Amino acid sequence: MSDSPRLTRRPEWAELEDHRAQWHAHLRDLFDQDPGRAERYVVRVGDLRIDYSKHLITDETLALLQELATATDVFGLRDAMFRGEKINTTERRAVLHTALRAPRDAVIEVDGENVVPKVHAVLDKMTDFADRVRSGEWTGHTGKRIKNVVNIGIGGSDLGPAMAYEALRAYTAREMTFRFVSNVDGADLHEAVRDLDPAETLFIVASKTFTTIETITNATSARSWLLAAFEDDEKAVAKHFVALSTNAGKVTEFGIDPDNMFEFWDWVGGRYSYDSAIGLSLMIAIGPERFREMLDGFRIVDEHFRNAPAEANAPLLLGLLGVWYGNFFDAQSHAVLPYSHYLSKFTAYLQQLDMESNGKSVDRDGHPVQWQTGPVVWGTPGTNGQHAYYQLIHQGTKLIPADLIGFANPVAELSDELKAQHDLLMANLFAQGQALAFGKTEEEVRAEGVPEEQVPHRTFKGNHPTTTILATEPTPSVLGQLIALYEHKVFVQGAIWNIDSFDQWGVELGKVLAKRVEPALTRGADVPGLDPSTAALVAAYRTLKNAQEEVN
Ligand SMILES: O=P(O)(O)OC[C@H]1O[C@H](O)[C@H](O)[C@@H](O)[C@@H]1O
Repeated sequence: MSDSPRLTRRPEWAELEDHRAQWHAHLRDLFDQDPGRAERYVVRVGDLRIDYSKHLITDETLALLQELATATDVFGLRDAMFRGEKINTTERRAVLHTALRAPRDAVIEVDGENVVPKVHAVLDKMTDFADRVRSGEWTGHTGKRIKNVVNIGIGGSDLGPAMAYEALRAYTAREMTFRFVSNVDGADLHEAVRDLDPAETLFIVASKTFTTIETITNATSARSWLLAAFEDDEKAVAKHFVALSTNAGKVTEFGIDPDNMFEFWDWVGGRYSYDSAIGLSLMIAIGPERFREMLDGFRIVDEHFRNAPAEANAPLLLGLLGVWYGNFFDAQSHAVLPYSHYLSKFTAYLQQLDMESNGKSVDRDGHPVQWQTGPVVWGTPGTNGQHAYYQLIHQGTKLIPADLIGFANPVAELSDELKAQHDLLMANLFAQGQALAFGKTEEEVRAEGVPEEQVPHRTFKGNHPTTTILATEPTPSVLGQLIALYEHKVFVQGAIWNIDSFDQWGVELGKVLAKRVEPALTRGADVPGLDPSTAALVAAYRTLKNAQEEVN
């Protein structure tokens, strides 16, 4: 790849720049001239109906973007990924989260070994364990049934299961309690366990590396909490702790029986891992059958990404639209706004998926990029956002492309009265897409008799692009489809920007510095070479802390 032309020197890039320079169409004009785009700019995959008609695009824009995708060989890299090639070049690893949902009879090789049997062996082991916990056959140290599951993990070992647990709450074992502890702030674990009976509690320690300081610290404290209830009888650990990791050595060192370890592999990135063993808490919550339905959902989109032609390939289209705004309109951020309470953690999950993958400023060969890479991804459930930050999206000075995600049906268990609220929820989604795209002109505002001095304030310029993703219901399969859609969208963008979307060196420096600074906080140790600003902060912290200790 090193001799391929730099992205911004490609003729396809120049053509897009020209196209952008000539762009002045408003979405109002685009729909006036071509109402058919409402149906034409829709792609269906699995249960998802993805409407991208409210984008600042024409057929010509799409054709030019497709040419850029062809020139940068997005599909070539896609095929290399699915084949198990080591496309994570800086870590020299294959990128095979797609193997986690491959059917039993598939053959996917890494270094000459078919990994699919290993994937299914772990899935079977998870199934067996989840069934035993759910049925009460697996008991705690004193023979009590497990009623509480606490997942301890951070980043990819937390966000995925926590997000999916919320998303699929209607499918979860309601008689059990599930909690997710990630923050090294002791308050997180404290609040998670304070009302739990240790004899009924299972800790799942989730860490790909099993070296992440937050997770190991919390797991150690959880172990003490447990042992305090059992007079330090170490035998209790085997019944109350399991591990999800790629690092058997560290798991054993921690004191967890390797039989209680559920494995995954270095070709699964942390932020791509919740459909691996990292999903054990989720599997216990929703049951193995539902978990496999979720994997089927992922697979539907994997197959689509692999086989659909470019012009109808949903992850490709969404990826290209992001490139269009980020690189040609200087959009800095991308909002993901689900109209579903169940998707309350969806955007937080996508933040890691997207920003840890594509927040890079050197290309695959280590050269500084001369183009914008991944956007700031943000958002919360839409209706709540409407009463908070939508003001800025509607009338602020920034271009913020947004995804609006909604479902045709509420989940079955809602009462009839609560189900009836669903139309109101969805009316808000459609209204926002409409208002963002078409706005309200000065003439329209004046026609309402608004005093002249208020007209500018009450005008909406519109022309804000949105994608509307509709599905039937937030089922396990639909969740899998949505996540795979975003995974592959992120992939497409990384391929075009020629960056390694699968490493995360940017998180390392802070970890190293925290380790160096900690002794200064705990015992006033000297940190050689500390910069003056941080040294002053450390001194201030110690003064405040000591003053408080004296009061106590
Ligand atoms: O699963 P672990 O090895 O504990 O890692 C947890 C997280 O921490 C790291 O710092 C990485 O930035 C994340 O990609 C990862 O998901």
